Amino acid sequence: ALIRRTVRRLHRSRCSFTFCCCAGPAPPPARQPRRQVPPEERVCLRIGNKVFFTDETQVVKWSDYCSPLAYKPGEPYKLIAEASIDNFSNLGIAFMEDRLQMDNGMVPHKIVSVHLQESTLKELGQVAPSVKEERNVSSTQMNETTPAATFGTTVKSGLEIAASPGDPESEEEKSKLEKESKHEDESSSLSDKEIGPGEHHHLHLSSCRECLQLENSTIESVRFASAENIPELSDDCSSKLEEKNDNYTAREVKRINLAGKPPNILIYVGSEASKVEFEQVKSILQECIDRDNYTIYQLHEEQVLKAPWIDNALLLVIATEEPISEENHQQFMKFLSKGGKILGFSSSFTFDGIQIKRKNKLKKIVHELVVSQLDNTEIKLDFLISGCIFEEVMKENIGKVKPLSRLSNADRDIVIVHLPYGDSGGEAILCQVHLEWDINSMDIQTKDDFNTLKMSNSKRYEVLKEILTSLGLSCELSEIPVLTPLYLLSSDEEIHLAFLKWLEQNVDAEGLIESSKLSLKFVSSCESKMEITPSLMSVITQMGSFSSEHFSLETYQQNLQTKKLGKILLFAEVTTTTMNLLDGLMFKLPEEMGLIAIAVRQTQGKGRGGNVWLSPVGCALSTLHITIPLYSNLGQRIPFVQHLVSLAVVESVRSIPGYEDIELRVKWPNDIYYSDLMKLGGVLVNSTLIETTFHVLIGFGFNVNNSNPTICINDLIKKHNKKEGTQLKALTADCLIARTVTVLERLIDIFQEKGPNGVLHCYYKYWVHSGKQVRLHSEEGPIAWIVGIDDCGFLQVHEEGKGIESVHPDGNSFDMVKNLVVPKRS
Ligand SMILES: O=C(O)CCCC[C@@H]1SC[C@@H]2NC(=O)N[C@@H]21
Repeated sequence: ALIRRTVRRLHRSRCSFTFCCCAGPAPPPARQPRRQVPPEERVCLRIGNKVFFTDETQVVKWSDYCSPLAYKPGEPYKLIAEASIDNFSNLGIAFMEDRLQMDNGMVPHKIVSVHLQESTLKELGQVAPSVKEERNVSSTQMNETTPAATFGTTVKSGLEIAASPGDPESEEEKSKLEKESKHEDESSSLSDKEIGPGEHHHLHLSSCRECLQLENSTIESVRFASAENIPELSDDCSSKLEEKNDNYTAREVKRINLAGKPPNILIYVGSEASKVEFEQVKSILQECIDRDNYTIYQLHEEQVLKAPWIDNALLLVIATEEPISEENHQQFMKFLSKGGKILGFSSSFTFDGIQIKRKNKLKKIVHELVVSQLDNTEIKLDFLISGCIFEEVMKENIGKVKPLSRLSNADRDIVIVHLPYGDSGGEAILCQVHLEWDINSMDIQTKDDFNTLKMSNSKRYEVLKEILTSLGLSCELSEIPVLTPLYLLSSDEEIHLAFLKWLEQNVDAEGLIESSKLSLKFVSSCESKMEITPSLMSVITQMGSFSSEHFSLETYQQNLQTKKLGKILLFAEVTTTTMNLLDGLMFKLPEEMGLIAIAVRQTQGKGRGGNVWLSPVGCALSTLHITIPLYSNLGQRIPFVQHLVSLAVVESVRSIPGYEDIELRVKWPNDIYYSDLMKLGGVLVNSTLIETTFHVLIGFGFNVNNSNPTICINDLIKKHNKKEGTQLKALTADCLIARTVTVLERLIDIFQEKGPNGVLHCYYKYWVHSGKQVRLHSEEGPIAWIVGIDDCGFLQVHEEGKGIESVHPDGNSFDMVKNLVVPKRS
């Protein structure tokens, strides 16, 4: 696991390395490793003749490298500290390698660089006198353990200025720092400029806007500080660094990425632009790029000519149909000549061998276009274009201009071009396709247009990623999120207490319930050192301490109206898969305590047939445990469970007053569809028969609030509101999971009482197959009509002259797109 993690961390360093055993480097100053690891157990990473230590036991104590200034108890525990650039890098490296610990044993999960102003520090002293004490103590410690921080490498000046007034050295530092801070303001931090003087927060912690922006750049600087210890910077980059003005601070140098520029992306949305336009373009970019690697800022009109953004940005996105002024055009060209990259969205910005031609009749119509990719393959998609196209002009430059996409019309109009510029690697990709538009906010005239655009949505992302990648940006998936502890939550206090009582009798001395897939360790509250791995997870049993941005227990409780199902809940912000969480409990827990696992994100989501189930925020992710007696209507027809669950998901929405016409449907055997067009959810059922009882784990996942890259329930609600003039509210995963479980319990009860006929009329009402034809066996096979579901839950088809037969519900044998089915072999 250590090697895998290390490889993942180094993935971007683009260098080869070997793992080896070695004696390892000397331990960090003034701290011994907690446990002396025998040399043969130490894992090292060797690149050329450099050896890097990756042993997890080399714990770095936080206070060895910085002096704490202030802290905020509670959850999350927050601490502000001061460190030199070098020590900040050391902290960063230890943090990235999971070796950093606070003195009390807590493990930090986020480091954010903050600007503290003099006034802030004063206030801090007034509101928290203890802070000063802590600072003095820690500063002493710091002096003992690390050489005095040299001035030029201080991370944040504001703290240092207030440190010891009157001290001549400090005074000198203060004036230098003031200069430095001024320079920093001018040269690097666009975010500072965006914040007006009155808007500064007292403590810039991770909840404030500035810090959120800074956070990205800090993660970035930490990443590069960490990577910097491993590969040598390429020649290209170092030569660029040398060229840089001497005034460049060490902090900026650390932020230089391998392309030689700070990882900033600027978006210019014109002079009249509103924040909304900027946010829209920013949001689509963030969904495509590796967001931990880049910081996105708005380039305001007044900054185009003044701010020194040209040296501080990797990519400029021009997303305005406004004409570009001559001065701005020159400035953009200067950026290109210095190796900058430009991405144009429906903008009049062009240069050299290309010009814009207006074709108004193309506007507001969905067009098919063909996009050439780097590997010479083509993607066809349907999208809106701006009403302009590109034309090649200067013959001598024609070789340089590369059309990347043309419309599939008679003129084969060019709508995306690639243009290189200068000798420093400058280049632009200019698009007249509205790849940056959010489908939900588009003025779409017809249902067909909505459907066509939504069906092309994932291809739009593919094309955008392709464009961004060819401009040198990383669009790889962000790092896998860290697993979080589980929370034990219940539908009410009484059942919670009953569960805790049961738990007392069923855990071992360590609070463990073991199982082959995953052992659960029950703890009453959040502890500093909780073990969370794919095979061992801590479960916090105190409901009072629970809160989540994405899940409201109250909403869940209000919408859960069941006798048994879903009463005891294991909740995780991030887990591997909810399919494993109930493993240790499901066979032991009394039946009335119905178990359910819910997650906000999964790192190893499972789909049918061994597929991966992508599990981003916004997708409802859940696994429910039910028991079914073998000798019962459903026990004798267990494949029906999946149909009942798909139906329950659809009903959970369409049974809400006002939401009856939301186009959500079931597709046999276990998919949830938008109309008969796009899948937005699925069901995965695992059953185990123990004596005469089926223990069934039902995994269901459906898109509730994740519009991209495909479609979600809230898109359908917005579309409905637009068309019908209604104001139906967006729905949430917590509400819909609880409603699904409630509906399912009712459907099971009906099925147990009346058999398939009790529920089939409802299934048929919502299914996508009414009156549909399919081909049997192969694409050339005989045509048959879908007629219904048989008594066991299999699809029934009617073939001309042959009568009715049943077909397999398993695997991918029923391909809706091709309309293929495979007859059941009995
Ligand atoms: O392939 C399918 O259509 C079934 C997908 C089922 C996904 C859900 S999400 C919650 C639960 N946890 C998983 O890992 N898979 C299921």
